[in-house]
Amino acid sequence: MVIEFSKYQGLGNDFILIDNLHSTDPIITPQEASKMCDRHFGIGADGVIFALPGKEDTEYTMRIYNSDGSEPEMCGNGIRCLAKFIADLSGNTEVNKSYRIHTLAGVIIPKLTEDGNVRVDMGEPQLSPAQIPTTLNSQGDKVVDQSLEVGDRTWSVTAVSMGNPHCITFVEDSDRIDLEKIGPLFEHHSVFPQRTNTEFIQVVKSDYLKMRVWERGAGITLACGTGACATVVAGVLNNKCDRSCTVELPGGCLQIDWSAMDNRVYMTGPATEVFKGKYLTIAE
Ligand SMILES: N[C@@H](CCC[C@H](N)C(=O)O)C(=O)O
Repeated sequence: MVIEFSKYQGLGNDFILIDNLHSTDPIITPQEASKMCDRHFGIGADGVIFALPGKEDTEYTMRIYNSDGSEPEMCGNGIRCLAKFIADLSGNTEVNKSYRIHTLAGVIIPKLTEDGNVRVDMGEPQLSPAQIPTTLNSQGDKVVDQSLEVGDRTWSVTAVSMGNPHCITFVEDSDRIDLEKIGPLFEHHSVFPQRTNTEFIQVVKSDYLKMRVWERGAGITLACGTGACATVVAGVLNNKCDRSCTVELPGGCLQIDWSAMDNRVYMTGPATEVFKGKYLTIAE
């Protein structure tokens, strides 16, 4: 089978985008997606994103597989890439055009802005342990500044869901964290029954944070949009940052605003097409 795809990236978090508008199910399996993501034997990407027909009152549905084949509920950088992809597919690149997109995390609304970026209404953060999900502080209403033993030390963590789970730790110097070693231990910790994404944050100023991420199902990536949103929520809950922050990631910066008016998180950043291609799947 030959699969036509487009490769996009948002701050170096890269995705294979597939036009799946003729079918309500992804045209490839999680195992095939994982092979396509392989950086040596495949196209190379952090995930595969499918543009499917809309459901209920939405125009499109987004499904995504991580590079390990698991299916997350949402992807912030990915939905900006999807917005550019569907604008290109439909030939409608009108500025201020927004799309209602059905995801496993609810309806998400990206909008193309005048400067070529995409601003996304990411919805409301979920804070209860059951929603994240985590067994940390399972009797309480939030998981803020909780002790968690990982590896050979105790960390102070805050857990936030942006549809997908995030475990955030504020540190003095984010560059000194051995992500390769500690990331998988957080991801697979028994207190996170659905695994977790893990962010290490250095507060540079109250409106400027530096972040490094270990993603569930993808490992170290250059950026994570839902992670940046969860980080600003965690920063506000810990009195460490303002509601509007620039979050610097290894791949570049995102602007995140957690609105006090409607409790929704807004993320603004770039998304760019890299190349198009045809991928040949070989039956085994
Ligand atoms: N890179 C993404 C998040 C992708 C999903 C994540 N790996 C998970 O399993 O939750 C983003 O930009 O949000």
